[in-house]
Amino acid sequence: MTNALIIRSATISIGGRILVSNLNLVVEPGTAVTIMGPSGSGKSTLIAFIGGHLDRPFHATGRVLVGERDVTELPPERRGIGMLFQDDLLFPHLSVGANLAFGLPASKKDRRVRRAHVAQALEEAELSGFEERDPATLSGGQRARIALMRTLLAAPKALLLDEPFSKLDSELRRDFRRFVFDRATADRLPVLLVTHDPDDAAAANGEILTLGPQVE
Ligand SMILES: Nc1ncnc2c1ncn2[C@@H]1O[C@H](COP(=O)(O)OP(=O)(O)OP(=O)(O)O)[C@@H](O)[C@H]1O
Repeated sequence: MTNALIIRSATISIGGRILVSNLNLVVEPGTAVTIMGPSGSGKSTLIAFIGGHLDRPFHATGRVLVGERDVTELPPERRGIGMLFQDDLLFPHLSVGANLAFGLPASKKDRRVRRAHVAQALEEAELSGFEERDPATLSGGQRARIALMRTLLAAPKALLLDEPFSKLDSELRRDFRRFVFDRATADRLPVLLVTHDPDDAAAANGEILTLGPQVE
C-alpha cells in the first residue's frame, strides 16, 4: 500500500536568503507534482531536504511525511523515498546486474532471491540478458531505465525526480518519461518532479509548484 508524500511548513534558507517559505504540499499516491522555477531558485535544494540530503550551509525547518510516518529525522536510506537525477550515476565498475542488485534492501541477501529480482527488473526494463553488461556499453535510454529500476528495487514509497530526462534527446526523452510515469502510476507512487521543460510538466499531468525568482 502506498500513501501520500506530505510536506508541512517547509522553510529553507541559505545565508539569510529564503529559498522556500512555509511550503505545504500533499502529493497523492499515483500522482505527480512538478516543481519549476528559475535556475538557483531552490528546486534541487527542496528535493535534497525531502530526500534527507540537505546539509549546511542550508537551514531548514518543517516536516516530511510518507503517509503517517514522519521521516524528517531519518537518514536518506531509511526514509522510503527513491531518487532519480539528471546523471544516472550507475557504478561504472559494476555490471548492469550488480548495479541493479545494489538497489535491493540488505534484507534480501539470498543470492537466488537477488538474482530473481534483478532478472525481473531487467525484463520490466525490456533489457533481459543484460546482467553481465558493462554500463558503459549501454545507450543513454537503456542506462536511464536501469537507473529507474535500481531505484524501484528498493521498494520506495515515494519518488523524487530531479531533471531525470534532461540528458536524453527528444524521442528517448518521451519514451523514458512515459516509462517513468507509467511505473509510478502502476505502483501508486507519489512523485515530485523538478524540471525546466513544460513538456515534462505536461506529461506529469498534475499540480505545478513554481519557486520564486532568486532575490540577491
Ligand atoms: N554549498 C552552497 N553554498 C552556498 N550557496 C549554495 C550552495 N549550494 C547551492 N547554493 C545556492 O542555493 C540556491 C539554490 O540552489 P538549487 O541548486 O537548489 O537551485 P535550482 O533551482 O535547483 O537551480 P537549477 O535549476 O540551476 O538546478 C542557489 O542560489 C545556489 O547558488
